[in-house]
Amino acid sequence: MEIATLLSGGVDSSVVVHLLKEQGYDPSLFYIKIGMDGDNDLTCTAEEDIEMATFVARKYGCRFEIIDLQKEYWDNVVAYTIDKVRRGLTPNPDVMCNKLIKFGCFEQRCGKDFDKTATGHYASTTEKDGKVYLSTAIDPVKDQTDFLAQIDYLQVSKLMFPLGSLMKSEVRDAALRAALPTAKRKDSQGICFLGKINYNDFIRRYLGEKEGKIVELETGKVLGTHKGYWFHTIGQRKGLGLGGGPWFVIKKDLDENIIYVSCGHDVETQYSTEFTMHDFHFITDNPWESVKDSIDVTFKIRHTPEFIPGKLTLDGGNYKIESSKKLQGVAPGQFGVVYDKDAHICIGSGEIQSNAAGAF
Ligand SMILES: Nc1ncnc2c1ncn2[C@@H]1O[C@H](COP(=O)(O)OP(=O)(O)OP(=O)(O)O)[C@@H](O)[C@H]1O
Repeated sequence: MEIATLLSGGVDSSVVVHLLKEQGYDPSLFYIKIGMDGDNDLTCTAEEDIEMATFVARKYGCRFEIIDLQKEYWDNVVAYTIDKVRRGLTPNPDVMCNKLIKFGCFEQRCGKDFDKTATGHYASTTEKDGKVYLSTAIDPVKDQTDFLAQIDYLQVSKLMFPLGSLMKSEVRDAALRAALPTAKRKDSQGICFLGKINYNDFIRRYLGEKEGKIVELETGKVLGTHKGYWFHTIGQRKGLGLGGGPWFVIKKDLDENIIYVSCGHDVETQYSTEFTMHDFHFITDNPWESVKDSIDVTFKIRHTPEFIPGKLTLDGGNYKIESSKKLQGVAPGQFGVVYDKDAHICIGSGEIQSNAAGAF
């Protein structure tokens, strides 16, 4: 079997190469360049990443190639990100990077020549009735299925996730035992490079600044100013520059460029118990087709280790989730990622609508 392996220069994908070699495969390794040429902060990390990846390729005697997908990344992921932010929504570039770049453009350029593509994502696949399903990793803290929840059936059926059955500590131990120089490298924060640069600087470059008011939701009192609603996200606590908090962003008025905030840790306005998702994307198939009532599921609205139990219903053509617990900061634009009730199979995801309680 011919395997392409996505190698980032981090510990996880290096261990993937080690495991595949141990199993007798001879993977071809690919580093994807998605950073911005000429940006020092980025090129530094990229250089070190490429150095590490080159070392791993030499150590295991694998074919290694650097694939430049910078333009594709900017045309797809950056364009999507700016568009969402401009519309007052909270984008998820990591989700789009997986769907469109790592498993989209890469597949068209190189992956197509291989039987499988292996990555160091913490996820797994399950075969049931002849079909392949995306499923969760055994390490709940590291599970990355939420970042993969927009991939399609062709993608999931071609992917291999050799780390899905390992805890992160076991992966690090394996790297140490194999004397990989990547063993002690820090985990990356996000999958794609937007996580590595100052996000506000990036947004400012495209959308500029426009001063607006910060208003206390309950009293209507003007508490201060901000530099544009696009720098703020529902549920956000840090970076408001107000004293006497904690203050949380509760809603935004895009037309008037006003940010509404509430004070205190447990204020009712910070919470919702339900939300709807539009354009729900099923990874493998729709298991709810014949179900008329509500369905027990688990879900995530951001990248946290917890799978929250809830009930899913069809609401005017869109799926609605009623959560078993109060949800803080339900941010429109983010993906609601839905799993079966055992948090094993990742069924798919939909963008959280802006009419969720308290959203706009
Ligand atoms: N620039 C890149 N080029 C090729 N593959 C990449 C790149 N960035 C990430 N990947 C692939 O996607 C997987 C998940 O990426 P993520 O950024 O979450 O890294 P991670 O969990 O810290 O893994 P690693 O330790 O391998 O960097 C990686 O393990 C790797 O297979």
